[in-house]
Amino acid sequence: MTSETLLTVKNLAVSFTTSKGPINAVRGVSFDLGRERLGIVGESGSGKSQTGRAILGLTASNGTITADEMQFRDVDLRNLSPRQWRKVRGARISMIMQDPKYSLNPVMTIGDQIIEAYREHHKVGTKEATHRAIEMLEAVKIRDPQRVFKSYPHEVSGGMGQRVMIAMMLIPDPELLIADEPTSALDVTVQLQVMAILDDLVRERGMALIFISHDLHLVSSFCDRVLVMYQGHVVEEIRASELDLAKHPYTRGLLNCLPKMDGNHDDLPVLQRQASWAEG
Ligand SMILES: Nc1ncnc2c1ncn2[C@@H]1O[C@H](COP(=O)(O)OP(=O)(O)OP(=O)(O)O)[C@@H](O)[C@H]1O
Repeated sequence: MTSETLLTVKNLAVSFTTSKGPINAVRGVSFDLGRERLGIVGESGSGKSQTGRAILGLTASNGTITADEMQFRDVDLRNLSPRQWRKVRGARISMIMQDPKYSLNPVMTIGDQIIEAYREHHKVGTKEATHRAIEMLEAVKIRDPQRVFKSYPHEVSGGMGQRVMIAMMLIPDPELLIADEPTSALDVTVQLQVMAILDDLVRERGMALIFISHDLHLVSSFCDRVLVMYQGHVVEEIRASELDLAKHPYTRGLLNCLPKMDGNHDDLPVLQRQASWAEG
């Protein structure tokens, strides 16, 4: 980790009340984050998204968050008022979700949405905001930014839509970006293009990134460090460059699930649900 710590999370737990009883989605997650790229991997339901959402105060209303510490720079993220959240969310911490279809407003042009995202946190006129929005569309390598600026979301492809989302989330210049499966709705070639753009922008701007994915291979190629989650716990924390040294059987299982040259891959192993490290 770099010397400057942006975010400290200690003993984070997220549980939901449901008609079938409580669901403990996140159980005692702790980590520090500097200006670096941190991956969170694990199978579906392991608590990755709920960890990211808790940091942004986006837990559903049937959920309860507890943490010994959740400190983002000068801000204690526990118990912020809606007004205080507005100063953090979008402006200082942004989140890119899986599918732009659900994040972009279908009845507003792309340009207007980017301008709105910018002006929410910067008091500038339309001309300046338009200029910044076009610049941002160029930064996400959209070839014809003027045309895309005037388009509606349904008029652009999935990959283009996700670049627009990146432009929208980065235009306020947040210090931390949480990307939750940002490319999983895209096909593989477009996925890599979008990840490369995201990676460049995060580096150029010196931002911290939390990249959430079930794909250990993708995560380790774009991140410095990886947290492996299983049943709400972090079962292993490892530098991406040292993944081969991973000790935990679940991480080893995820590694063995990488596609092989012959096109085959092992099935995701199912661990003993009562394994001692997954209790709690
Ligand atoms: N509002 C909710 N009410 C009840 N349970 C919920 C709610 N939101 C999430 N959960 C549960 O919390 C657990 C963790 O969910 P989470 O979305 O963090 O998993 P994930 O690791 O991100 O998986 P995926 O890759 O499928 O998104 C799951 O069992 C999920 O069903």
